[in-house]
Amino acid sequence: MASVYGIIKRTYLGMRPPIVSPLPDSKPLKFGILGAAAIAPNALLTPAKSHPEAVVVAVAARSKAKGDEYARKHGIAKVYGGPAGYQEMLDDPEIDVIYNPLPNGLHFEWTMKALAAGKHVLLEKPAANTAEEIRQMFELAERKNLVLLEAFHYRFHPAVQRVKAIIDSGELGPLKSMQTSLAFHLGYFKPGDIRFDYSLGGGSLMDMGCYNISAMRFFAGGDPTSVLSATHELDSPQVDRQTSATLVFPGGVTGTTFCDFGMPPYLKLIPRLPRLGAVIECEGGRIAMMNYVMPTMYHSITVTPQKGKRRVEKVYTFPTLGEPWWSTYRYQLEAFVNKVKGRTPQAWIAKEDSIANLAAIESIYAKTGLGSRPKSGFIPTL
Ligand SMILES: NC(=O)C1=CN([C@@H]2O[C@H](COP(=O)(O)OP(=O)(O)OC[C@H]3O[C@@H](n4cnc5c(N)ncnc54)[C@H](OP(=O)(O)O)[C@@H]3O)[C@@H](O)[C@H]2O)C=CC1
Ligand SMILES: O=C1OC[C@@H](O)[C@H](O)[C@H]1O
Repeated sequence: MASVYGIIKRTYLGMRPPIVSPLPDSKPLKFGILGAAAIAPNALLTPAKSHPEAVVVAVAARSKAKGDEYARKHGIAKVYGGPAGYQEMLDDPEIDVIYNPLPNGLHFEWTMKALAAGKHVLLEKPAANTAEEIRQMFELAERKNLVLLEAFHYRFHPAVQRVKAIIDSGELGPLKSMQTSLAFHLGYFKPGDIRFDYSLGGGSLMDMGCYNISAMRFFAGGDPTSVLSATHELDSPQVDRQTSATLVFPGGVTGTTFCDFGMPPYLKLIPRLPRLGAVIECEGGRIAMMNYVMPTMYHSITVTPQKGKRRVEKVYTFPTLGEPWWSTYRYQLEAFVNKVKGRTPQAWIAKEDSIANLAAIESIYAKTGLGSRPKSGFIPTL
C-alpha cells in the first residue's frame, strides 16, 4: 500500500512539480526547443519548472500554427514558425541552449547548426544516425567551447547509479553477463510515427535498443568487442520492429539485448506488458533491476548474493541531491545546467561514450544485415 501511495505521489509531483523562482544571483539558462515534439514536455518543459536556473523561452515549429498552439499550451513566450523558423530560433541572441528533439536523422544537421550559432545543445538520444556524425558534433562543440549532451536521462537517476556502484563494489564478484530489455506492445506507437521511418533514422534498435546498449556499456565499464549474434523482425523494409543481439564485452562478459516497439499480442489476443528490465549476473550473485529506464515512477533493485541474504533496494535520491519525484529528466537537467555553469555535474555522458554507443548500434545493424541508418546529407561549412 505504501508503495502505491509512493507511486501516486511521485507521479503527481513529477507532473506538477513545485514551481521555483529564479535564483537572485544566477542568470537562468534560456532554452529554445527545435520542433513541437511530443517528448519535450516530459524531457524539458516540466523539469525546467522546478529548476531555478532553467527557463524555456522559445519553440520553433515548421508550422507557425502548430508552434503557436504548443507555446500556448506550455506557456512558452516566443514562437518561430515556417520554413525559416528553426534557423531564426538558432539566431536568437536571447537563447543560450537548444534542446534538439528532432527525428534521429535530423539530429546531426540541426545540432551542427545550433553549435555553429554558438548555442549549447541538449540533444535527444540516439545522438545521430552514425558514430562518425557524433564525432563531428562533439568536435565542433569542443572547438566552440560549448556543452553538448546526448540525453540518456536514465543514467542520471540515483537508482541506475546505485546498480553501477553495487557492480563496482565487487560485492558480487566479477561481472559475467548482462541482459537488458526495452519493449512495448503493438499499437504503443501510432502509424506514421517517426520511429517507423528509415529515412528519419527509425528502427527499434535506434529508438529503444540504444538505451539497452548504453546501459550494458555503463554496467560493464567498457565497450563491446564483437557482436556474437543478432536477429530482427521487420516493421517495413530496413526498419526493425524488434532486434535481439548478444554482444561480447572485455573479459568475455556477454550482454544480451531485446528491444521491440510493437510486441504482438500473446495468442493474438492478450496485450504484452512492457519490458524495461536489466539483469546483471556476477560470479557471486545477481542484480535484477526492474524499470531501469523510468525508475522514478517505480523500480526495484533485487540483489541476490550466492552466499547471503537477498535484498531489495529502491533509490530515489542521492544523499545530497534530488527529491523522490525528480524524474530522470530532472536529474539530467540538473547535470546539464551544472555543466554549462562550470560546476561539476553528478554524472555525465562524455563524447567517447556517445560515439561508442552508436558504433555498437551500427555493428549490430551490420550483423543483422540492415545496415546503419542513412547519413545526413547536410554538409557543414565550418
Ligand atoms: N528521452 C526520451 O525519453 C525520449 C526521447 N525521444 C527522442 O526524441 C526525438 C523526438 O521524438 P518524439 O518527441 O517522440 O517525436 P515527435 O514526432 O513528437 O517530434 C519530432 C519533431 O520533429 C520535428 N520534425 C522536423 N522535421 C520532421 C520530419 N521530416 N518528420 C517528422 N518530424 C519532423 C517535428 O516538429 P515540428 O513539425 O513541430 O517542427 C516534430 O514535432 C527522437 O530522437 C526520439 O528518439 C523520444 C521519446 C522519449
Ligand atoms: O526515448 C524513448 O524512451 C522510451 C520510449 O517510449 C521511446 O520510444 C523512446 O524514444
